[in-house]
Amino acid sequence: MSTPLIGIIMGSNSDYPVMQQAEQFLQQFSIPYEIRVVSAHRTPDIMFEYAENARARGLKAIIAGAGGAAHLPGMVAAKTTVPVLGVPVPSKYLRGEDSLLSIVQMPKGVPVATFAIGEAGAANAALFAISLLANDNPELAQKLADFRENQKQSVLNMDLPSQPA
Ligand SMILES: Nc1c(C(=O)O)ncn1[C@@H]1O[C@H](COP(=O)(O)O)[C@@H](O)[C@H]1O
Repeated sequence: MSTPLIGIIMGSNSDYPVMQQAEQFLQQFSIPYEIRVVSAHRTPDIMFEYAENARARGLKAIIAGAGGAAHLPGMVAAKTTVPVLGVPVPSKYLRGEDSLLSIVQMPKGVPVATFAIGEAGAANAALFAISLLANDNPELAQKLADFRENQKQSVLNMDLPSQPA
């Protein structure tokens, strides 16, 4: 296994159905990654250790998903200068609006790049991480360009149930 370049972390395994979207894109682009549950609330010491060692271990970005009082992305960002990409996971009672606001409203000086609530956010966080890696990897940049082109073609091929005569 090659050294992971991207870390995916989440507050609970209940977040996995959402965070799996990020994992799938990293797999599709053959990016070495790691994925695990780490919680600011439930495993604070492990979270600190993870964040403190992230740069030395070679991680180039950390995708952190959490729901509800989603402190994980911000607290990880507080302990590392590796870019942190936050994914608000939909919550049971507030549909993820709590997660979004917890992640996006960081105080000045400790940024978390915040994505949309849910699966699209997780997918886009992975694509964004890949675009960071592509800055100094022309082959990866080409793969991203091919992905966009394929996406464009599938939009052009979209049929609607009724077409005007
Ligand atoms: N927001 C956080 C953190 C954290 O920010 O450290 N740790 C767990 N959680 C969230 O709690 C929700 C419910 O978790 P459970 O399903 O395990 O009860 C999950 O969405 C998780 O991300």
